[in-house]
Amino acid sequence: MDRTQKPVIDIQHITYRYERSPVLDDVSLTVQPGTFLGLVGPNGSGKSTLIRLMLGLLKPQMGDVRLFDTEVRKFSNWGKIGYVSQKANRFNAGFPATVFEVVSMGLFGPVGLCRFLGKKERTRVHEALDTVGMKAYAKQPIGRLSGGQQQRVFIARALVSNPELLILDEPTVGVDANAAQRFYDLLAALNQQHGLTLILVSHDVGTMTRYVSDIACLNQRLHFHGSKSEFEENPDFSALYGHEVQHVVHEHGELTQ
Ligand SMILES: Nc1ncnc2c1ncn2[C@@H]1O[C@H](COP(=O)(O)OP(=O)(O)OP(=O)(O)O)[C@@H](O)[C@H]1O
Repeated sequence: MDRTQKPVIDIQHITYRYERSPVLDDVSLTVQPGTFLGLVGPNGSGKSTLIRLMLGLLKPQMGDVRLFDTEVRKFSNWGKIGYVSQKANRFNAGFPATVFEVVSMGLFGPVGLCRFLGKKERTRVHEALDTVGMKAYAKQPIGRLSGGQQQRVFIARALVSNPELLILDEPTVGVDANAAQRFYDLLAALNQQHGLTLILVSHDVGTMTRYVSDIACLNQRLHFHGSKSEFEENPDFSALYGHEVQHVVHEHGELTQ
């Protein structure tokens, strides 16, 4: 990791409240290029809120967010950032789109019908599917795929614009343990072979710590941020965030996108 480069994300002293009490209190976090950051914390600790602030979807009451050295409200180069939300792994069986069409939406948004794609764009969609090992499924209806396969397609959709940063919010919810492990292998390869900066929100701390380079522990405040080895050497944080958190069960609803 080149620490002399500008951070991909630079968050300084953020406070955010939806209602009266702050959900995030004086949180600062910088993410350097090439990092694979695991963001952990118990239910309701503010992880998704922090991600929404990073993406400019929420505006902090206090503090600053910079993306690629630009203030988030002035940032426009969204193709540099891929985002897979926690509810992105549920298309029902009748959803009327093929895998190819879903991935092509990553180039042009939901109106990007494939008949408008040029040869170059079509090649990019196939390359993105190839990267996640789903090229053979291009013509399949998305709703017929398993949760783990759908999750790979969402990664392909996020990768098709060639992002430099990929943010994943609980990507393995509803995916079985084997598929989750293959999924983490894929993320590690994207990080190591393609130099992609990754931020992964997960409750599965035990599995996640095998793959990430850095860990951030959030619970309204940022209680820890450092390398994986620093985390593991710190009995307080690894006990608190490494064990109690990983068994929390989620009850997220069906995808409505
Ligand atoms: N739109 C909203 N309006 C009001 N309160 C909200 C809203 N979204 C989240 N909250 C509250 O903010 C707190 C943090 O929520 P957030 O979703 O950021 O936590 P999280 O760490 O991602 O949780 P989980 O692990 O359960 O997904 C929670 O107490 C939640 O109830």
